[in-house]
Amino acid sequence: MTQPRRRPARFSRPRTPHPPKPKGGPGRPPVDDPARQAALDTLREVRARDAYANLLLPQILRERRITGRDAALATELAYGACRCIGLLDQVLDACIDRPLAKVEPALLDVLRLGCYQLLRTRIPPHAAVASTVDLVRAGHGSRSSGFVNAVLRKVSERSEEEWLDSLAPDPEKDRIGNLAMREAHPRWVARVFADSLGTTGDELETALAADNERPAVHLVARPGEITAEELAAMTGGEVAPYSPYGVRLAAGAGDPAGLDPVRERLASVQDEGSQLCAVALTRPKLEGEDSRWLDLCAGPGGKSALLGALLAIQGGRLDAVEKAPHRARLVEQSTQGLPITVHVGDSRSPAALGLESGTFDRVLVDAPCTGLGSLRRRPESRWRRQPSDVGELTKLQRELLLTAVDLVRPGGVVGYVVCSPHLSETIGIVADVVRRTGVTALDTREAFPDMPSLGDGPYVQLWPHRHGTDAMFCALLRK
Ligand SMILES: C[S@@+](CC[C@H](N)C(=O)[O-])C[C@H]1O[C@@H](n2cnc3c(N)ncnc32)[C@H](O)[C@@H]1O
Repeated sequence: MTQPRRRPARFSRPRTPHPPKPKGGPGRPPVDDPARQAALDTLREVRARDAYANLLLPQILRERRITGRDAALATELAYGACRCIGLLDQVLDACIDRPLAKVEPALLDVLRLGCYQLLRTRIPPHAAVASTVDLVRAGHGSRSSGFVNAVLRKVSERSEEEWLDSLAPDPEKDRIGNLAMREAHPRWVARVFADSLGTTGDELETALAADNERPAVHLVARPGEITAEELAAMTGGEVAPYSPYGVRLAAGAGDPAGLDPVRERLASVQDEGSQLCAVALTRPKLEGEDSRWLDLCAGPGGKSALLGALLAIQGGRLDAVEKAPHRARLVEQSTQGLPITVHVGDSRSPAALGLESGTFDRVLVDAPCTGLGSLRRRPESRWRRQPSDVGELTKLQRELLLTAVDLVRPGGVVGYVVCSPHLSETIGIVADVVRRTGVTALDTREAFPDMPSLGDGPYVQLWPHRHGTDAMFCALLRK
């Protein structure tokens, strides 16, 4: 069977602000298939209300008391389908004789869920189709269930590989487009990865594939309270390979918020890459004073807490600035008992916050960014971000870094961090600020001792497929 190639379908936006809810409502899922219903409700909220799947699904599972195999299935289906939305839509587009934008959004959610089961799980095709059709019949009636049945049967006529062979761009002509579709990424994101890695070869494929793996949860042991070894013993995790304070839990190890050391504030959840970037700021040697540190983008407080704990040991104080009041409150909560002053306001107007030029020994700018470095943790985010987001973010990033250079004292150190490999957000910003201000770019690799595969420097780009961390970028500059 040959299918005509169709224009790629986009991540569909809601046509109606309040799509019909399945019968039973979110609090009362059908008793016979709680896992698929939970996955479907997650897909609907992600589409219709811009919900974050990784926050919503655990809440649904808790509220409905879904545990064990059902919880595992719901997680696999919800996160898996969210990661692949663009790929699923291209396959569905080839199976439906009207544009996807004309399909009722609630039915499109069901089709995505069914299509995902057919293409990317070991669920037998007849079970995948029948269980999905049952969900529609319960919520939408028999006409809709007939439509879903017909479309999914068409999907089931080919394997994922066969669909990809038919729909993905020719790899000889467009290798990036081909890999992007095979690894379920928008093409522009695959291009960003290729530009940063400097290759469209095998490593690009590995990097994209790593975003589809379920990541391990990383904990940070609070310095001065508990060691990484003690934390690993208490949690059953493993001491992290690179961060002196890190512990890695197995992927899917359950909710870390319930662990005793986390509840007792001896540890918190923090990607090992984030830990390393915060610690990197503290590594270059300074002449003279080293007691006034500043975090210009503090919310929700992960790096402030680590820096504050280190200052509590060596003596000193951290000023932490956060623009969003609710995130500033999170900083206060996560840094209780540490020598930290939290300021609510815009870091680009430091005088209004009482922060004086040239007075800080070390300044961190952990800037807002596209987050393309943590796609593995946020299943749907790769389809939500747009290339047009980058321009506004880079303007803000440049302004924040220029402010940091102004606030640090001569001889002091600035750390610029983003969770992204996008060259415009990383070396593009740093090169521009170095040129404008005359600060010195330090060999940032020296602040990441014993880490392999850090490239030619001077800056550091971490990668999930190389280091098991988020794709954090870090540049250290001396004034
Ligand atoms: C990447 S997050 C920082 C993460 C944080 N450092 C941590 O480790 O938990 C960026 C933060 O900067 C804040 N932000 C954005 N623009 C800002 C500005 N002009 N001034 C201060 N904070 C800002 C955002 O609200 C967001 O909380």
